[in-house]
Amino acid sequence: MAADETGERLPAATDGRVPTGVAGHAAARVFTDVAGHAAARVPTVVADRVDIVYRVHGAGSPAGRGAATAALGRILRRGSSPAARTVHAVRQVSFTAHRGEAIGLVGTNGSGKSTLLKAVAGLLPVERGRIYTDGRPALLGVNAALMNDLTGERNVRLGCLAMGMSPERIAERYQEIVDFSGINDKGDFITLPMRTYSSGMAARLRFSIGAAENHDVLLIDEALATGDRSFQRRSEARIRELRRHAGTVFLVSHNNKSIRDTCDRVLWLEHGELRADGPTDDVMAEYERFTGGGRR
Ligand SMILES: Nc1ncnc2c1ncn2[C@@H]1O[C@H](COP(=O)(O)OP(=O)(O)OP(=O)(O)O)[C@@H](O)[C@H]1O
Repeated sequence: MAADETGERLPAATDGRVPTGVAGHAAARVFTDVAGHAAARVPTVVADRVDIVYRVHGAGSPAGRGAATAALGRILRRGSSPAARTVHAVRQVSFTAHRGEAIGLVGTNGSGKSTLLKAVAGLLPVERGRIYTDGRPALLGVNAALMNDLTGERNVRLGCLAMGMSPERIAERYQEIVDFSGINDKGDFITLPMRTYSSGMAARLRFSIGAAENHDVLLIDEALATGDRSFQRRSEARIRELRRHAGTVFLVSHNNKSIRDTCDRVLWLEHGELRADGPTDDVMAEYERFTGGGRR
């Protein structure tokens, strides 16, 4: 049983049941046909009463000061001014994800979706509660770290190495990744530094690198919102394929249609709290009533 800073692996000899009492702590509305079958399936991610709190240092500097002045002020005050503002981004969130599920995360701006995804990926510590994962989670975000001064090609190779692919496997898959990204559709851009890419091109490359291999738990943050319609179609097809290979997919998106087309279950977060957890149609209908918008 391996553990890291933020999460733990599920015990290897899992019998398909979630830890006792996890579901019972969910404050959210849990729709019965998801919860009712939970015991029969293999859990891949269990969040147990998770709280995530950001600490913002240097907040509250007098208005009108420039960034450099504010930074200097922070250095001079270091040690004498411990004040840090806190942002309680995720509150008492519990859920269990299973192998083969594609789960959408919806919620209005600032509701805690990206924060929760980063914590599941092991990139953010939890304040309270626990996140257990079975398998290695991979976060495909528009903010995933690629190096702006390196070419697209170097980033593909480094990104694949970082995901644990061997140099031979990378050589095999390289062209496929570049073709999937569509980066070279309008010229030889893959040999140019990433800083010359539009934000859509960069996001497409990030998605293509992350989606190159099957993952046990794949976390996608808004990747489908970027790129043109044909790239979105390719990514949706790839997500369906990744799902077939027994992984669990989490998708954060404001595009309700992408959520409906890709996910069979939706978690709805609001003010950091889980408002609902259930089949896509049921939760999306409630969410759309809440946001006042119809289907998109
Ligand atoms: N690095 C950070 N430091 C401090 N607060 C943060 C940080 N990142 C996010 N927050 C705060 O945490 C809360 C949740 O933000 P988060 O980005 O998770 O929301 P979201 O649901 O993904 O939003 P959006 O739909 O706008 O992308 C917000 O109040 C946000 O201001």
